[in-house]
Amino acid sequence: MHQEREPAVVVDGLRKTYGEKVAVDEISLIVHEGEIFGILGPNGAGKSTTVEAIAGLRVGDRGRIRVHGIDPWTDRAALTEVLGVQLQEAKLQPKITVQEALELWSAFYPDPEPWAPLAERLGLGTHLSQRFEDLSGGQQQRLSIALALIGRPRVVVLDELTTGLDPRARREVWDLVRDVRDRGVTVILVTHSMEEAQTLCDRIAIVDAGRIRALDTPAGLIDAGTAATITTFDTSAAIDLVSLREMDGVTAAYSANGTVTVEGAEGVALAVIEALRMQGVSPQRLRVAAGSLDSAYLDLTDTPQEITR
Ligand SMILES: Nc1ncnc2c1ncn2[C@@H]1O[C@H](COP(=O)(O)OP(=O)(O)OP(=O)(O)O)[C@@H](O)[C@H]1O
Repeated sequence: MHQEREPAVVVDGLRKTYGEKVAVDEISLIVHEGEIFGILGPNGAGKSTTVEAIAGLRVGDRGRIRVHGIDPWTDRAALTEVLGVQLQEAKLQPKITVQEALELWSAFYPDPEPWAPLAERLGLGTHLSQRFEDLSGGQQQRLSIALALIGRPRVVVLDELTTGLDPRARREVWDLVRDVRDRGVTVILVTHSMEEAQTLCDRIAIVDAGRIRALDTPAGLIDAGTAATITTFDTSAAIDLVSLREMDGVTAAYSANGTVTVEGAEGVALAVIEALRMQGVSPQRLRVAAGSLDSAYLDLTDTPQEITR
């Protein structure tokens, strides 16, 4: 459905080096209007450099970017009218109050969103006179989202917005991101968290060492991974794991504390059940589940994991 809409963001052949270091190496992607587009990858993959180039904060060595037709490297003034940005660890002055920050940001835009209802909607209405340094992590993130939205952007960039939040605050922020999208704003979300990407994003680019390793819907990435289906069962019988591992489509079979797990392609579960029958084993507590992004991610990125689940 997204394909029919105007692209919100086009990145074509972006390359960015810092001295000898190639941070981004020929990244191309299209973000469709109205989607939540995730950029997922390990530390140092080039995620922030990519979104900072989209936000006009860095200029690529090569390539071309357009945000609703605007070149962010040459037309920052026009860009600020369509793009809002909440960047990683964006820290405000510790003593500034919520209201002061909202008023200050409003002054940057010709037609800002009225800040009071925005603050209310983001759960900041009762914290207006609180200083930034006295807000909880979740409240600070809400404020940074409010500041990114105040100029009525068509596209918003959110970089690691739930890092360090407790599970409840994380889920609240996820709901906010969905609300933002439901209001018609295109969201580009940078994250380390596979759970976050899987839960929120319509499509995800998995980036590693400056390149896109895969770009698809969460379901598409999972199906392409080595563990699209995970079959588990309990048994006290001896299981021939080697013959399970040799079956077509099976990528892993292992056993721990009486529970056997078989990972593999879509459709492998039925063949596993049949193989068990041939072995004379009747599985107890048989469960068949769709895989998660984990295996797709691990298949596609070489970098040691520094990800959160
Ligand atoms: N200003 C800079 N000067 C030199 N090297 C830089 C600079 N900014 C980033 N890099 C390097 O470029 C690479 C990509 O960095 P970037 O911040 O884009 O990665 P990232 O995927 O956002 O990582 P993280 O998840 O850790 O934020 C890293 O190796 C980083 O060390």
